Amino acid sequence: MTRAIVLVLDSFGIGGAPDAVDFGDAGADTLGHIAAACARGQCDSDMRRGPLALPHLARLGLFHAHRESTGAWAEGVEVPAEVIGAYGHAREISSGKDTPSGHWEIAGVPVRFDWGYFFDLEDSFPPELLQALEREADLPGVLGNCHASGTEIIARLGEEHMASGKPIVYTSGDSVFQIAAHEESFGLERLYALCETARRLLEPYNIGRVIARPFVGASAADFTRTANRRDYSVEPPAPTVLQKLESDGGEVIAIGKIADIYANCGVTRTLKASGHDALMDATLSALEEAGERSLVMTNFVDFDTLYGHRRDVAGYAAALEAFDARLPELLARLRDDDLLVITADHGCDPTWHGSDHTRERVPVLVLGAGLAPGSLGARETFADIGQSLAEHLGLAPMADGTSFIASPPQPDPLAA
Ligand SMILES: O=P(O)(O)O[C@H]1O[C@H](CO)[C@@H](O)[C@H]1O
Ligand SMILES: [Mn+2]
Ligand SMILES: [Mn+2]
Repeated sequence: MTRAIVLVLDSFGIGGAPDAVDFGDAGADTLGHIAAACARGQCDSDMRRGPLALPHLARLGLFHAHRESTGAWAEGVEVPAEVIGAYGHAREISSGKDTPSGHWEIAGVPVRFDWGYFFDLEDSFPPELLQALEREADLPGVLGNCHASGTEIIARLGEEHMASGKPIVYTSGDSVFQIAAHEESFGLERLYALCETARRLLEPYNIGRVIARPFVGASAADFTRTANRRDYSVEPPAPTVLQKLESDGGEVIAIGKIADIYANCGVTRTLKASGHDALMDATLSALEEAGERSLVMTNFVDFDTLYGHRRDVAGYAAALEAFDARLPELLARLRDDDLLVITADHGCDPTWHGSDHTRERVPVLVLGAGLAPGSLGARETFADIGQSLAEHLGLAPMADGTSFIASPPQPDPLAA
């Protein structure tokens, strides 16, 4: 009986989703396209140079998993002589390619219903919804009311927001209602209260998340979003492995955005941290303290928020390399009976059009629990992770997913 550590690299897809075409994402490949851009010298800067270098993830089988997912090695990468982990690639069966769907499926609960979406690119929200929000929150009106990238819209409308007191409301290809407001001129607590009002008013619309997007700065040239973002998610549709562990007396340590994503369901302790280094530090210190039958789960959000949605390929590459460089610290702290899973919740290919997520397979890199190195093959749902966690943590089986602990790794099917 022991511990599990799950690191979710937010948006780190590895291509190859069989249903990508249904999402307009056929050919999207977050890892593959970042590697290709690096190999061609397009990501050279003061931050980094040359081909994508992820030696520690590679030893866990990342590039092998990507090759099994797409049929080709990522361009320019160094394939390790030896793989020490069990690796696979998983497709998503949830209807959406958003963060809560991906995460809940990882935790054993796919989202089979359709979320509500605001499809219209302009005048996106129903007038009666906005009128109710303005009335209940005593607002002079709202700005935005469209699909947008969050950084672009505060640059465009932030000054008008400060002058008028009207918050900026916007959405995306995800099931979200986002509210951007200045931390000082509008007020952070007031923004949170507004989001709670919106959460209540959105009940009939089946929207996954309301997101508070506070920012600071004096003018369009220097508006910056802060770490005080807060997500108001609905609850998972069935008990996830986090909740099963909590009910069974185990410990669930949620780091970064995890508690928000799971609407606090099943979380016994929350560690907030901002930035990947701080998230890794928090993960390492959680490992020092985590007792028997505990799950430590961390979401590395900057891959998605700072680089994927911003279509910043070089930034994504540098962030991957920085993450990789810290992995040995984590590996050194693992006990023999710990189970480590490194995965992702969806793709967000920084070379893709628009600014939305991309439907992709995700890597499933596993170390521990007596698993021999080798391929775990094509996993038919992210829920295989939740099922494996349940088995490892001594819980009753989940309704979905096949444990990879029960089916040991196979030789790489693509090996010569
Ligand atoms: O462009 P920003 O505000 O970062 O928003 C992105 O973040 C949201 C939640 O992950 C997504 O729906 C996408 O719209
Ligand atoms: Mn995500
Ligand atoms: Mn996102």
